[in-house]
Amino acid sequence: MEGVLSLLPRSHTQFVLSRSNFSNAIKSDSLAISGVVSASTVSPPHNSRRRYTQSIETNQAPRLSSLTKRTIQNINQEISPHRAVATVRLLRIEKGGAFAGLLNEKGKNSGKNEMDYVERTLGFRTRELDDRDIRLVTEIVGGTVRWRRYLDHLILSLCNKERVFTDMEPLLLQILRIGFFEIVKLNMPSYAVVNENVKLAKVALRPGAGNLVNGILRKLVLLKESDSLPLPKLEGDDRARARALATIYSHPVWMVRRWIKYLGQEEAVRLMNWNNADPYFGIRVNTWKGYTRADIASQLEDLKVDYETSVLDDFFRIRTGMQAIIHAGLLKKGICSVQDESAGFVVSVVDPQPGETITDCCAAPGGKSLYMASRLQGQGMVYAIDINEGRLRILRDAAKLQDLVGVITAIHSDLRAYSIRNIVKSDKVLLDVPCSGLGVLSKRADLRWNRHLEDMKELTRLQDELLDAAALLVKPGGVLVYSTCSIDPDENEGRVMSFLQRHPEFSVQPINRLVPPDFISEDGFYFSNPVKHCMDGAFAARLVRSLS
Ligand SMILES: C[S@@+](CC[C@H](N)C(=O)[O-])C[C@H]1O[C@@H](n2cnc3c(N)ncnc32)[C@H](O)[C@@H]1O
Repeated sequence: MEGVLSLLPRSHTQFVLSRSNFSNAIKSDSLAISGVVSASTVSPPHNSRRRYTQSIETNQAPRLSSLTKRTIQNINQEISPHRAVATVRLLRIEKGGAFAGLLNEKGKNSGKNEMDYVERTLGFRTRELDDRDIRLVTEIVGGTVRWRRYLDHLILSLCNKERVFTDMEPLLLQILRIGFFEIVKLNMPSYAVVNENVKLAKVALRPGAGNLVNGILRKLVLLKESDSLPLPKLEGDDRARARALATIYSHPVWMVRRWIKYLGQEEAVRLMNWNNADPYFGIRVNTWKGYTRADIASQLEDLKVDYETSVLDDFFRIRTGMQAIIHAGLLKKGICSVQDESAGFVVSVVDPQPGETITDCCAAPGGKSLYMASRLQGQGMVYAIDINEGRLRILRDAAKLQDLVGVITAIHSDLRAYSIRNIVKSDKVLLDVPCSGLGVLSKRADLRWNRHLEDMKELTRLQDELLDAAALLVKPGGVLVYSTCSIDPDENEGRVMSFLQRHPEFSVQPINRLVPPDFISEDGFYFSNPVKHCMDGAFAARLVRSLS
């Protein structure tokens, strides 16, 4: 609760009535509160500013608890729920308290908790979200997070003084970002966007905030209509050009510089466009439960899902319609799992065979462990190790759902300690390391802002340590697969080359018969390129241990 209140601007806590500030506020003779106050307590809203604020005359402390209850139960009908939820979710994401999840299952993770959070933050309750609202929240939050640098550049350019932007209350900034995103990137009718965002700023903050939103959004509309948005020019030295590209395509400057260095400017721009576009989702059919891809294809057609079959057996690529899949219960019943094809290919590089013992060293939440276990056909074992107990719980639950309990053993441990203690060696070992995630930025909208150049050093150090630990678990003649969901050569080829220097007992094994040629790099590694293959970026190297 404290965390929530600390996000609120002082003016907001003075203005809005909520559970925590009610008792202090009620002591004053007259107080202004948002239009959520019970209709039985105050007269019905009128059309003027009074629609959003009501004045109560009271000194009567004994009425406090019943009024508080009614206040909390009442619902603000003026504000569109998706807008209120999107604003608060954006605040939480920026403060590190939430993910910009692109797959929102109604009632899952957020549900009631999120609506309570919205109420505590904004000071009023909205009606529950319906399916359309959920789609809108996902679209607005994902897009606003992705385009943050670009949107902030425009907002700053349109403020009279820099200080108006730098001192802006966090809530007001989120409302403006949403408005800018809707106008510039979603091309929504500007009158509706201005109207709705002004209303939200007035109710959630104060009338003056609404006026500011009104002024800035109207300026934006004029500039957009005259095709003269103030965007930076691509000029100057390398650094200046990278900064301009970082703003235009809304990525951190260090990423842009790194990609220009490794890929060239044209390819870097293509990659940023991919990261900013709506992602495809992959789903895998759980054939071990007896379903075939043909069964699921006919269900997808009934659900009017826009899908393609993947080059990988058991997988589909979903363009639109994930919500329909979720609502049809295909995931909850364990019939399908959300898994990107790029992760499926990593399992192909491991090539699990019935009867084998496989150790998955960084296994949770379990996507690859479960797929490997299903390919064992009930014979063999996957030892799924992870340091994170919470994430391992997800793996255990999914194993039950997918009827794989007999072929997966979850082990909660730090791999570095486990590999020294454990003397049993496996036929195959998968090490899917913690990495920058630079290959999955289209699906993880907020990740680009949470990663920093300094992280790369820390991550590559950890990757080396985990590789050394994983090597101890491979039996002579056995296979070690090192994988990432990164497109960064330092985390990929760089780690493998360094490992091979430290461990001459390992050598690279060809993967020609395991994945299509299009996915094999010159060095003989698996690599999916988001732009070229239209899936997440991923890397895997198959290394074999000598017999002696
Ligand atoms: C990229 S994720 C693995 C994703 C997983 N392979 C899948 O397909 O669902 C990396 C995992 O490494 C785990 N991890 C990080 N450090 C570890 C360590 N020292 N020992 C074991 N697991 C670790 C993290 O908890 C995280 O779950």
